[in-house]
Amino acid sequence: MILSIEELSIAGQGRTIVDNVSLAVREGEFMALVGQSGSGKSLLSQSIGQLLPPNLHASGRILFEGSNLLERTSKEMRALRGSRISYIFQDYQGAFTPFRSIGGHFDEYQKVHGEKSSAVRKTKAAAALESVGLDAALLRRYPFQLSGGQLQRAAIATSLLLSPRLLIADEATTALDSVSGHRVLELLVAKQKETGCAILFITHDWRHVRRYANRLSVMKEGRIVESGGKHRILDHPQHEYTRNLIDAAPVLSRSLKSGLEEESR
Ligand SMILES: Nc1ncnc2c1ncn2[C@@H]1O[C@H](COP(=O)(O)OP(=O)(O)OP(=O)(O)O)[C@@H](O)[C@H]1O
Repeated sequence: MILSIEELSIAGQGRTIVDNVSLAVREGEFMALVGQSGSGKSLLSQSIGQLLPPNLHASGRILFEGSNLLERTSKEMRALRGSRISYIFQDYQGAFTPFRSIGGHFDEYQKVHGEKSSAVRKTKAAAALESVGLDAALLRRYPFQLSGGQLQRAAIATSLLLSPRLLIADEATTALDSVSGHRVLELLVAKQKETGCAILFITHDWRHVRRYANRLSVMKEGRIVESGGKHRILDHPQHEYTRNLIDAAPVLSRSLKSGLEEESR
C-alpha cells in the first residue's frame, strides 16, 4: 500500500463530516472515489496533504511511506507536497498566479523544492511542458494566454515534475469541455504508466471510472459504503446506494456496467 487511511474522521464546529473512514491506495493503481456532492470526498483528499480549512480537524491515521501524515509538522508537509504527494484540482486557474509567466511558475516550484541550478530548472521546465504535449515556447506566456486544456496540462506537468508517488486529482477535468477533459485524462493515465505513481481520482463521471479505474470506493454522508475492484462494484454492487448511483448514470447502459466486454483496463 502506498497510502492507508485508517479510521479517519474530520470534524469541526460540533459536526462530524467524515466519519471513521478507512481507505487504501495501492502502489501504482488508479483508485476512484465517487459519491454524492457533500459526502466528504474533497475534505478527505485535502486531509491527506494537511490542506484542511483551519476550522476543521482530522483524527485517525493517514499512513504514507511508513509514517502517519497527521503527525507530520507543517514544514515536513510542505516538503512532502509536490515532491512525494501532488495535487491536481478542478480549479486549475487557481493553481497559477495571473501575472507570473508559466516558466516563472515552474522555476519557483523547483526552487522551493531545492533545485539550485537555474540552467537545470530551465531544462526541466521545458522538458516537463513538452512531456504533456505543449510547446516549450509557452513557458514565456502568462496563464490567461493559455486555453483551459493547456493550463490543466501545464498543471499536470507541474504536479509530476518531481515524480510523486501519489497524485490526488480532485475533479481534475470537471471544468473542461468533454474533449479536452478526455485528452487530459488520457495524458494523466499515460504519465501514470510512465512514472508508476498511484492516483486517487475523485470524480462524478462514471465514464472515467469505467475506463480508467482499477478499484473504487463509494462515499455517502461522510462514510465509505463500499470499496472494491471496478468490475465487482460496477457489475455486482452490494450496497443499495451504489446500485442507485450506477443506475442513475446514463453512460453505464451497456450489458455489463464495467464495460468488461469491450475494455480490458
Ligand atoms: N470549512 C468547512 N467548514 C465546515 N463545513 C465544511 C467546510 N468545507 C466543507 N464543508 C462541508 O463538508 C461537507 C463535505 O464537503 P466536500 O467538499 O468534502 O464534499 P464532496 O463530496 O467533495 O462534494 P462535491 O462532490 O460536491 O465536490 C459539505 O457538507 C460541505 O459543505
